[in-house]
Amino acid sequence: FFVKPMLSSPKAMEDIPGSLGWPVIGESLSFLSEFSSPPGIYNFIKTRQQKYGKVFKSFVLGRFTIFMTGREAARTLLTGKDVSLNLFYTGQQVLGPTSLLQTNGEEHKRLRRLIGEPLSIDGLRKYFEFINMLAIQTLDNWTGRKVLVLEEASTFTLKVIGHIIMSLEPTGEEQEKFRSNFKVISSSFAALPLKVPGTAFHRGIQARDRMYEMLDDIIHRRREGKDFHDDFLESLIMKHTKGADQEANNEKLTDKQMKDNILTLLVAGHDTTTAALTWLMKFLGENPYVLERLREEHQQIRESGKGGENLSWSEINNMPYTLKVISETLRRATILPWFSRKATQDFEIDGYKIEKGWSLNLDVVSIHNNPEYFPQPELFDPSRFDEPMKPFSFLGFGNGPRMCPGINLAKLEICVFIHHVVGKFKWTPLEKDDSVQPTLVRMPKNKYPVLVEPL
Ligand code: HEM
Repeated sequence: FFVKPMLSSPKAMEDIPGSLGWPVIGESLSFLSEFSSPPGIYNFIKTRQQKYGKVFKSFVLGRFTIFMTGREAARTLLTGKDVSLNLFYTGQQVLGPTSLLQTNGEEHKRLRRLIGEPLSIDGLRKYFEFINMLAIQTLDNWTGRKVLVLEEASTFTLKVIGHIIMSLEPTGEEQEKFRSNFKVISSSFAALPLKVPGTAFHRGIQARDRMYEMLDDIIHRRREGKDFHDDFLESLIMKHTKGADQEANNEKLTDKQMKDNILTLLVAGHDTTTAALTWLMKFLGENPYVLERLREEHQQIRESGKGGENLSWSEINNMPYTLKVISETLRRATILPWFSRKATQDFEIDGYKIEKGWSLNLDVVSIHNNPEYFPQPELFDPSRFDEPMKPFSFLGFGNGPRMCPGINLAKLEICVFIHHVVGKFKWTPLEKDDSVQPTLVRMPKNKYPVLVEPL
């Protein structure tokens, strides 16, 4: 992990400013310690940007990496043809070679088309009632309790995605199996990549295999006609079960491809939405004026008779201020602090020559905190989204061909959940701690504990 990349010479990077740090570990230690500080890797990056400029090199987490920032770099890295996604080693191993995150070009487009329809606004409509009912049920037992918002958000978002993908019941043995395997898989991403029994990474691979067995079983039952549900998995099975036509069969996904991509959706969609919901509640708790405005929007929906328990699908498209609160949350929290790419061709950026094969990190935190794009960036101010943003300045859901395909689902889950939270409760944080978890997706380390009271 650390030694292999050190064997390749960084000589070609000589013209790029920056330091590669200590032998073998490079700058990994200061990167990791900043990673879990409240501003995240922002401090690591800011001190180096002040010293070296917008483009600098480093050696972190086993890779020679070029860090870059700014709207132009974002445009080049997110929409250019000269890069591919650079998934870290543990992610590659757990998600499998046919995951959307490991494919490029035409194959990537094909997989995107496949998930595009079920995750579109129209495709999600049939899940609305379930999501609304689940949000109401989840919040029902919040009254008067001490709640870890992150835990509650995690349970909610996992049940939603389990239902959309394979109609999992929100309670019961199968849900429990699904949840416990998923938790182990999820924590293996940030583990050391040692595939030795007893390590978190090894446990993650085993949990992945158990999850695939569970999927195999469901797929088998569906193909036998023993079970039918109108969900994401069913649409895949219908389109991709092989028949007599050999040519058509070549176009179809194998079961392995289906499973790799179902797991990809689970992994990409769960922690991100959980983190977004948690940060959103934290920022609302710290900004009473914003919370009041948000309440007014949801109160109006309630007064129209189409809110509360009767929340209707049409009202989801009638929450303009809520959408701005979501965007501002994603800007302030920058849940995915950098986007990793690999150069597939030689090209130039900000006057520096980038060579094929180099790892490139787009630093999104600096873009989201640039006062040129976001005046007084430290303020939580959803009204800054009243005006259209400059292209490539807001990257909460990314941009270009790899822009988040789960954007509609994430917004739907958050809008529904927040509608019920702000209409029913007030909450008080039980401790003041701004540390973040040292995981790829930024989340409050203390899980945001609050005392919930009825309004
Ligand atoms: C608030 C919640 C979410 C946030 C903030 C978020 C953010 C992002 C961002 C920034 C990217 C682009 C990363 C890059 O360019 O390197 C991305 C990609 C992706 N997201 Fe999301 N996401 C969220 C929810 C979801 C959900 C609910 C799903 C699926 C159910 C999902 C599935 C994916 C997938 C599969 C990709 C990879 C796309 C590709 O490589 O073509 N995300 N997400």
